[in-house]
Parts: sequence; structure tokens; C-alpha cells
Amino acid sequence: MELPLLHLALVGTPNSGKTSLFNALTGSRQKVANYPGVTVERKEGFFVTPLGRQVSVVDLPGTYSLRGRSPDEEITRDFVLGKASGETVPDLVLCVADSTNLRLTIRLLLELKRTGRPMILVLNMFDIASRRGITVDVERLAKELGVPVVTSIAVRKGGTADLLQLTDDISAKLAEPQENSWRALSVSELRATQREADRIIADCVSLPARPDTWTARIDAVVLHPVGGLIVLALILFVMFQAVFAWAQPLMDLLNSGFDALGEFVHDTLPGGLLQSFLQNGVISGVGSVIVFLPQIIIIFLFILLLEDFGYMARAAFLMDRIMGGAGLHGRAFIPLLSSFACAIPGIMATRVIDNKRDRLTTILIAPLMTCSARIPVYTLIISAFIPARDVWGFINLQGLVMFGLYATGIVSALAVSFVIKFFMIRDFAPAPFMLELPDYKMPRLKSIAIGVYTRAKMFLHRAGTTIFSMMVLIWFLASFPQPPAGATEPAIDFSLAAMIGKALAPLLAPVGFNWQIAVALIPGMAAREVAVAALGTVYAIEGGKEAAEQIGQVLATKWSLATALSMLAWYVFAPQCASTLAVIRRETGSWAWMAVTFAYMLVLAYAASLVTYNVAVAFGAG
Ligand SMILES: Nc1nc2c(ncn2[C@@H]2O[C@H](COP(=O)(O)OP(=O)(O)OP(=O)(O)O)[C@@H](O)[C@H]2O)c(=O)[nH]1
Ligand SMILES: [Mg+2]
Repeated sequence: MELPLLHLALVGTPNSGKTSLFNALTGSRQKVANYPGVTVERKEGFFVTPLGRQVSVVDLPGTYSLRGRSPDEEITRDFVLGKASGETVPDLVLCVADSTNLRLTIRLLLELKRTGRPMILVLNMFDIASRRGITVDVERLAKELGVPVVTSIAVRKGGTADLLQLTDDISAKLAEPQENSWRALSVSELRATQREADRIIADCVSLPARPDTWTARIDAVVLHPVGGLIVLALILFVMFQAVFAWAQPLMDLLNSGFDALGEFVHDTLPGGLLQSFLQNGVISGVGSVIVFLPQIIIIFLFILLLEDFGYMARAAFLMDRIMGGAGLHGRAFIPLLSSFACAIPGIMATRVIDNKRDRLTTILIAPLMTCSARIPVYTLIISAFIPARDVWGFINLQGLVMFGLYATGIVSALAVSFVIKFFMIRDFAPAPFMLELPDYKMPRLKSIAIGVYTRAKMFLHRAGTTIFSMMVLIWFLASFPQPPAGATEPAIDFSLAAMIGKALAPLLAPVGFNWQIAVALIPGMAAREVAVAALGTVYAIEGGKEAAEQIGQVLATKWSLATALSMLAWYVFAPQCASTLAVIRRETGSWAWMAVTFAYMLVLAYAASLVTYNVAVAFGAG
């Protein structure tokens, strides 16, 4: 007889390795990182046990209790209690523990037992516990808790074998769920539960005489109030230097590849629309975005390494004073940090913030963090206008400007947060910083490789879909209607694109933008990188023969330095991403907040560009 699908749920304290376990069991590649609060959604996967039982397993956000104080914790609570609409209550709950730190998990487990669901305690990260000399009397622990206990190493091949076997054993004769007697615990009940947990741990777990000193030694430096900030600044500094210094050879290679391809198309196809479409629309347009792949990879390599090592939570700790001063919750750090990749996961990550107003503030400022889609625009303009010389002999000026743009984003986000708090929420008392600092772990090559690969794939996917379709549109607008016979002006002057651009140009003239930029900004709403490609196409079609030349060189001849700087300022602030606005609407549940974000960012962008342009012109850069 075919047994019904077995439903498992992974529940546990944050950063205990639930997602790693989920990936190990199902072969998925969900995001894993060494800080609490990575998973904020439920995720279902499937696998088959050694004995052939079909299993569905759900990965859930980490939580310390079932009280469900923040939106991510509510997801876990509702799922375990079977309150989530349309969900099956799990047949078996896997309570996942970080074996080096059992106190809070055992308390959670005692609370979970009241739900009456059958349960297993999974002592994960058992490799680290063993290395540290922590020993657990597994049998005794199982007896005291009244649930089966198994050890696991989620990140090692075969590290889940015991868990799989136990699942088979248990599911063959699964006990009927008990009555659910769970209700929210009061603070004193929670304390009593903690005392009970501590007693059990004292009986079953023995800690080594000499605790882990590595984490403490590294923390003495990186958490030092002065030394720590210096280390943080150094790390960021090296990162941005690397973006320019290491990426250049690879970019040159990609660039000449696309140039050669463009030339090839130019030489083989007869002159005409098809040739122009392929060369100016597709190859120079999409290609001009793809050449930034090396930069994207380098930035993510740094971010992922730091995440996996366990440094990011320390950076959060260091920034807490500054963020608190701006009225931000300590837990806002991780969402803001994720926004450096892209504001969308960043906005989703705000679910770890329990206070509604704090969460809203964080959502509103997340798009000001410099996302990776701005990298192509920044690097294009910087490479074209900022000389690649060294300041004081060792600082690359281009890297420095890039650092400045990132810093401007961060400072403005803090300033906006401060203004929001000041006007809206005057009775604000900052919440204490509550983020568990994870132990340092050696970054794992495989998970870094998967992370970088996923990001690169996402970037290329965007180039192939959103950016490609925008390029087709722009090429079309820039090519039609065709010029009348015998016209001497560039063909683009007769096109729809020129008409639209010129109609908008007066609005943008005060900030130093010409009509070509106006044309590039509108499709740039779909995705920021499109602006780069659009400029490439517009100037390529306008310039005719210059098509094969690199966009940067064309811009350097067509724009003044003041215009270039104004464009950089615009990109720091402008609300140029439709998907981000859509996520803001979804997560705040309100069109109004989406409109507010769009409006305030647009106003900031215009003001910043206006000031930048006029100051630059006053200094003779016009
Ligand atoms: N050495 C070792 N590292 C592990 C093990 N399991 C997980 N890790 C690491 O622990 C960190 C946290 O893992 P995640 O799987 O993201 O933890 P999580 O419980 O899903 O975390 P949240 O989603 O934030 O609640 C990552 O750096 C993993 O590589 C293990 O068994 N041994
Ligand atoms: Mg997770």
C-alpha cells in the first residue's frame, strides 16, 4: 500500500541551520548565511527517504518562541499550529538546534511540545560542538525531553543519514498527535520554562573546560569601538578598490568580444534595419550591460564571504549606535544590508522587525541603499569621467568616488529615517539591540560558489529578459519613423524617441540632462541598468559609424563633467525600479506608501541633481 505523503516542518532558533538542512535533504539552493533572520518565508521541498517514503518538508523562519512577535515569527507559529490557511499541519516537527548553544532551543522545544505534534530534536552543527569538546548525553536528553533526539551535520555529505533513518523508523509507526494545549506563555511562564530547560541541559550536556577562544579573540578587535570601525572601513575600502582594479581586465575582454560580434554583424549583414537592430539594439545594448558581470561577481564575492564568515552581524553591532541615533531599530541592519544586493530581498527581510513603525521606516529607506543594478551606471560614468589616477600614491580615485556614492546612499537613508522619526513618531524610545552574534565559521567554498553563481545567473537573466525587451522597444522608438529621403541630420532626430526626449528635455534641462538622457531615463524605470544600454543605443544610432565604439568614450565627448556628476547624483536617489515599488506595495499593503516612496525619492533625486549640476558649473565643470 502506498503510504500518504509525510509532512515535515523545520522549526528552530534563528541561525541553527534549518535552511542548510532543508537544502541537504531536498537538494535545493535556498539562501543560507551565518546570521539570524535569513529565512523570512515558508518554503516547501520534497524528498524520498531511504525506505522510499515520500516526504514534503517545509523550511520556516527561525524563532525563539511561538509568541510570533514579528511577521516572520508569525509565519512559523501559524504553520506549526495549523492556522495558516490552506496548509497541512505537519505530521512531524523537526526541532533544529545549534548544538553549541542549546539553551534557547530546548526552551522552544518545551513550548512546542504543548502543540501536541510528534517531534524530533535535531542536534545540528554537531561537528562544531564536537570540535569544541561539548558532549551531549543523547539518550538521556531524549528521555528527559520525551522526544527522539538525533545528531546532524547539515553541511557535510552524509551528515543527515541518522536523521533520515530516524524519520523512517518513526514514520512507520507515527504516534497520533496529542491534543493541542498551546497558548501564548506569559513572561513568568517563559522564565519557568527556561529554568526547566537549563536544568535538563545541566544534566545532559557537558561543556569543555576551555571555551572557544577564536570568536572571542577576533571580536576583541572587530567589535572594538574604534578599532572595529577602522576594520569596517578598511574592508569596504578594499572591496571598492577591487571592483575597479580586478574587474578591468575581464571587462576589457567582454567588451572586445561584443565589439567584435558587432563588427561581424556589421560586415556580414547588408546595411539596413536588421543590421541596425542586431548591432545597435541587441549587441551594443544588451552587451553594454553584460560587460558589468565581473563587477557584480566581485561585489557578491565579498558580501557572501563576509556573511558566511559571520562578520555581518558584527557590522550590525558596530553600526547600532549610529543607526539608533537616526531612529532605526538594530534589526534594520540586516534588511538594509541585503538591499545592497537588491532592495527587494531587503524589503522582505524587514519582516524580522516586530514594531510596525520601525518596519515601515526601514522599508521606506531600503531603496536608498546602493543596489547592484546601480553598479553598471556608476561604473560607466565613473570610468568615462573620473581619471584613473592615484590619490596619495595608493588610493584609486575611481574606487574612491564609488565609495563616496555608496556612502551618500547610506547617509541619506539615515537622514531620511531621522526625518521620518522626527515628524511622525515623536515618542520614540529606541529598542535595545537584540541580535545574537553567531560564532565565526570558515566560509564554505561550495556555498559561496553557489551564491555567486545564483547572483550571476540572476543578472544575466535580467539582461536576457527585462533589459533585452526594453532594448527592443528603445531601438524601435529610436529608429522609427525613418528620416525622409535626402535628410542630412542624424536619423534619430526624426524618431519617436527624439520627440519624446525633446518634449521632456525642458523639465530636465535645469539639472543638466539632454534629451538623450531623458529617453534613457523612462525605460530605466523597468530596471536601472537599462539606462546604460539605452544611452548606448541612442548614441549609436545617432552616431552611425561610431556604433562600435564603447559607450563610455562616446559619453566623454558628448557630456560635460557637470552633467555626468548630476547623473550620478540622480542615480543615488531616483526611484528607478518598478519591481521595488511593487514589493513596497505588497509588504506595506498600501498604495499610499508606495506613492510616498516614489514621490520622496523623485524629489530628492531632482534636488540632488540640481545642486550637483549647478555647483559643478559654478566650479567650471560645465
Ligand atoms: N559547520 C557547520 N555549519 C553549519 C551546519 N549547519 C548550518 N551551518 C552553517 O550555519 C549557518 C546558518 O545556517 P542557515 O541554514 O542559514 O540557518 P537557518 O536556521 O536557516 O537560519 P535563519 O533562516 O536565519 O533562521 C550557515 O553559515 C551554515 O553554513 C552544520 O551542521 N555544521
Ligand atoms: Mg533559514
